[in-house]
Amino acid sequence: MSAKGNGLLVLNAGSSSIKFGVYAIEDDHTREVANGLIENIGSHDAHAVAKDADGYVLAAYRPTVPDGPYTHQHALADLLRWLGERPDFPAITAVGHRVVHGGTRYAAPVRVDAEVRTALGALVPLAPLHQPHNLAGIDAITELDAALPQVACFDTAFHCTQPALARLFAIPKAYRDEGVQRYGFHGLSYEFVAGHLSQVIGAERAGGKVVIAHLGNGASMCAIEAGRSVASTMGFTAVEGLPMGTRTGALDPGVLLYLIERHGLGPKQLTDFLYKQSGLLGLSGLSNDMRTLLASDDPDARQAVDYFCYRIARELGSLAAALGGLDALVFTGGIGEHAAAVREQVCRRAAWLGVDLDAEANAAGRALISTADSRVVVAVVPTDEEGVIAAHTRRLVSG
Ligand SMILES: Nc1ncnc2c1ncn2[C@@H]1O[C@H](COP(=O)(O)OP(=O)(O)O)[C@@H](O)[C@H]1O
Ligand SMILES: CC(=O)OP(=O)(O)O
Ligand SMILES: [Mg+2]
Repeated sequence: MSAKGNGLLVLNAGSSSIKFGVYAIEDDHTREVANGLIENIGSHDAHAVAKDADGYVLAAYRPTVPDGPYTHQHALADLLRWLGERPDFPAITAVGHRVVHGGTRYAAPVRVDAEVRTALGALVPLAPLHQPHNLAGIDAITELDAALPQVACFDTAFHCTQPALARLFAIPKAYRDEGVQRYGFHGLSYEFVAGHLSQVIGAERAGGKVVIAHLGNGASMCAIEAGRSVASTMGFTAVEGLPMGTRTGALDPGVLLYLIERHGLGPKQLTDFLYKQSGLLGLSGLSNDMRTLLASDDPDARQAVDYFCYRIARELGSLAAALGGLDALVFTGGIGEHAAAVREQVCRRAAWLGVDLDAEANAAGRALISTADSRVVVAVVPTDEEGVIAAHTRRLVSG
């Protein structure tokens, strides 16, 4: 059997996982054929699963390598081999990548060439947990087939519409001129959710003052007006703003000075402290996984969940101030889509803003979860970063 038409591969390579999607190219759109996830990369306990668009499992396995942990490089080589062996899949004619940081230069998706690759490499220090893995994906594809078109889609691009004030840090000009400013991330997710919101809450409200909370392993919130980003909780790096699975979120910079001076921490240790040892994991001493924390009756686990919700509610007030009002609050990301208890606590804390949660609709996991009388409409919209990347990639490779 020969491959079925032309298709795209989408890679969303994270710090310990790779999400992928396979899409058929059809006339003016892309159709999802399969998706999958390789988890626990970098350990001896990696596992991979691939499903078709209806959720039917096509493959599930626990890969191992004889001489060490299963790396991103191993995972991509295995994935490409597996895709090549599926006669029912379209032939991969281009690859789209999620690239977390596009710096000041890339305000839109771009075809990757040697110059672009070099420029993206220079941004690694700004997103140490993400950018190296995103670029490893690009490099692995280049090594396999240098002629295969590749497209980079940026988490930062959606936020380029923010007004100058929202992007500033109060620091000397010399540093601002070299790009030390707020960028914001999760832009592919916000682009998807903002683009689908009118189907859930109607065009008028979707075009108003909206805050979207993307609550996954990484977590941020974005204020959107008339569909465009006006402010975000994430900043220069993806460590700013909300506390996350293992990241601190907003932290008095004086804490870092204290750790340097009092404990002699160097750059590598500070990076681990900020990105890997803190957040829900650091607070609970138990786990970075919201499911585990919600199921636990340990007081530290409960406090970690409470702090997460408290900070979301505080940031909501701040973003509503940036917008000068609030018409809609939208939850997305693994926690936002599935953790009814988190949504419930956030909404309770946001009652003063005019948020009135429909507890039953929330517990049932409906798309619209505010009461009919609520001044602020509250919705849950599952995100699809891979779908956004597929659409951009098709557009760019078809000229
Ligand atoms: N049913 C659920 N209830 C509560 N939390 C959940 C549920 N499913 C997933 N999550 C949480 O979602 C988070 C992962 O979100 P996700 O968006 O998938 O992460 P990533 O940022 O890696 O893409 C984890 O904290 C996980 O515990
Ligand atoms: C930018 C970011 O935090 O991404 P993720 O949620 O994938 O960690
Ligand atoms: Mg994510």
